[in-house]
Amino acid sequence: MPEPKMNLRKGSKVWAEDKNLAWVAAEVTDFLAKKVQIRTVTGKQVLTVPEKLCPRDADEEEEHGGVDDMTKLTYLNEPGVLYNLQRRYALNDIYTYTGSILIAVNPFTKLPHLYNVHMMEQYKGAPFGELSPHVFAVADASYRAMMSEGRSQSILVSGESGAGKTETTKLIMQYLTFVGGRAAGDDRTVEQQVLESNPLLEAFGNARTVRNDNSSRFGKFVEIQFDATGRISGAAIRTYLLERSRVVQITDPERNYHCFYQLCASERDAEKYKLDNPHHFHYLNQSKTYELDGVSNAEEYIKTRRAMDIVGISNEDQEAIFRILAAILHLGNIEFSPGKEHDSSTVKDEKSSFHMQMAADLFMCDANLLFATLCTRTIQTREGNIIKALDCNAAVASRDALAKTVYARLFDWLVEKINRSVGQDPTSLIQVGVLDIYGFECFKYNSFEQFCINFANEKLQQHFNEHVFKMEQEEYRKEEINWSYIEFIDNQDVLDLIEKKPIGIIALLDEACMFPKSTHETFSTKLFQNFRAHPRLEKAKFSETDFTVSHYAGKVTYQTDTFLDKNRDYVVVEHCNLMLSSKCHFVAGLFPLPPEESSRSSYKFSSVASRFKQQLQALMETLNSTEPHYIRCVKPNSMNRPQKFENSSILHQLRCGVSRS
Ligand SMILES: Nc1ncnc2c1ncn2[C@@H]1O[C@H](COP(=O)(O)OP(=O)(O)OP(=O)(O)O)[C@@H](O)[C@H]1O
Repeated sequence: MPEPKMNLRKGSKVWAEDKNLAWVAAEVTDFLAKKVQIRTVTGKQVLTVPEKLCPRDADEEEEHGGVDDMTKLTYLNEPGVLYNLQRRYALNDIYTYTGSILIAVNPFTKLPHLYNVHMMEQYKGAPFGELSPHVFAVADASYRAMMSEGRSQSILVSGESGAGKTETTKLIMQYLTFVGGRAAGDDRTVEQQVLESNPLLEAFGNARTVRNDNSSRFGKFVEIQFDATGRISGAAIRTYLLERSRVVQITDPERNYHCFYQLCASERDAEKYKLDNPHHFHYLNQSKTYELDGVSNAEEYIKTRRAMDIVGISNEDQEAIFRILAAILHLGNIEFSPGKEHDSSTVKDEKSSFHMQMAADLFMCDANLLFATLCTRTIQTREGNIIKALDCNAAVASRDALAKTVYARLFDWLVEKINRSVGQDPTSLIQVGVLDIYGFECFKYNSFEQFCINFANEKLQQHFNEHVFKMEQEEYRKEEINWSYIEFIDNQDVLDLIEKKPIGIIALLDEACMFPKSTHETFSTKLFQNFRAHPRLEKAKFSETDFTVSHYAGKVTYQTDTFLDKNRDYVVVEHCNLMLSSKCHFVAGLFPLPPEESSRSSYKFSSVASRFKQQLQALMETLNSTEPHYIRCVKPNSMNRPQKFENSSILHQLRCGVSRS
């Protein structure tokens, strides 16, 4: 952002706005009327206005390799920050401070010398800022502050998809287990279990996306607890909003969750469960991508199994988990054709019958009951129960809903198991929490998932505003540093718009979900009626039902067509009963209580958005009771290549961590 007052003279060093590079270094050569003549480093003579220029640190003052803390720049403005990062990145100095915030630019290449034990030794106890900027320095500062102040800490890792949040989180965990670990040789120490929870959760919660080969499809908050002597005594993992739709629907070149490919490559299990080839399974072959560069599915399978051992999952449970995954794949291959009666359906052919039998056998339930579950629905009326046949589309939807529910419950079981195994220390008063949560998203098409993700980011932004801006601005004001490259934007009004009761987007959505006759059209109409003049909400230009929210990071238009469906986290009673009938304790145990049949339909509504809102509220309360530290990860280019620094996209991310496509 150009600065309002600037004394320009001939020879002044400036940054000039540039279409391609965002900003380019230049020097003032002349003045013509109210305009300024400049010469850019690329040799161009440009006539411009002073408002489009920013002051630049004089070349001789600039350190060739950049400065390790942005506050050392004479002019702390957007281009100064950008070029400082660029200069450092060229030398593989991927970390830079802005005061106490760490900026980490993804190197997209292994830098093992940065993360070895020797490095951890170096950072242990070193005063913050004394050594080169590093993720270990932030982790160490948190640990020291926790020990000296007796106060819990949190490290918030943010950034767009592929920026390096998960890798950064793992490095923090590695460091904390290093300083707080016991020097025991046992494989199953708390810290070992904490570390091994990563590959396990990645196998079941990560997938290849267009942006990242190993993209986390859930948010994660890991709390590592310590005893009074600073040793790790327990841990707890909370996860947020796993992307369920991926289990049944993927587009090329994305993949389903890693665990499915690992299982198919596992020779013995694959053979046992008749998973000869991933190409044969609908839930996998909607995309032509089965392999990942430099990754062996078979080896990853062994690693996942090992992680399960360390986390304390019994062989019997492991067998059940992979059997369930196999059942889901077979389930996805059941196709339907119209049945004899009107609007009914039946299993399409022998192949589908085979897969249905396989799925039933693997779930350890009755194949006829599975068929009835997929192709009919019981409706309760005052006069008694009516069995309604489902047409082919509805049967497919029922099949997919079952697959998604089972998978989501399996994921939740894993998280719970990890928590139980690692154990929480009820006497621990101090902990370091690490938050790795999806960054702001703005795509061509944005749906319910983006809405929830962006809501979470608004919450975190508010937290960031309250803690960092106020604190840092104070500090910079004292030192008379001009903090102009990030603006303070109060976003309480957006948060009210989204979450306020009784009238807010979530409340209106829940209301719509509870009335069977509501559609996304009636929901949108109600939304626009209630917020006709709201400065943060508008009706999208070419649609009657899409709405646009002016988020802190920019405008995002949401398509509402699937909002109601995605917000309804109903468990179909028939699905529940089927799973409860399983002879496998593990399968039945995933569905602990038969849902109360309080409603007249066989669906029981619970709101995904409201539950997410409550989870976020609890997270905010935890974060507010801790001292926060921030790491902002930056993705330097969209090709995931080392040494490529794309100015415009990086600027977007520095402004607000936005992910665009
Ligand atoms: N410090 C690092 N050193 C080397 N490579 C890294 C580092 N950080 C990230 N990477 C590379 O970038 C890839 C993407 O990083 P990561 O999965 O951590 O991104 P993310 O921000 O968690 O993305 P998502 O939101 O999609 O989960 C990694 O798989 C790894 O190849």
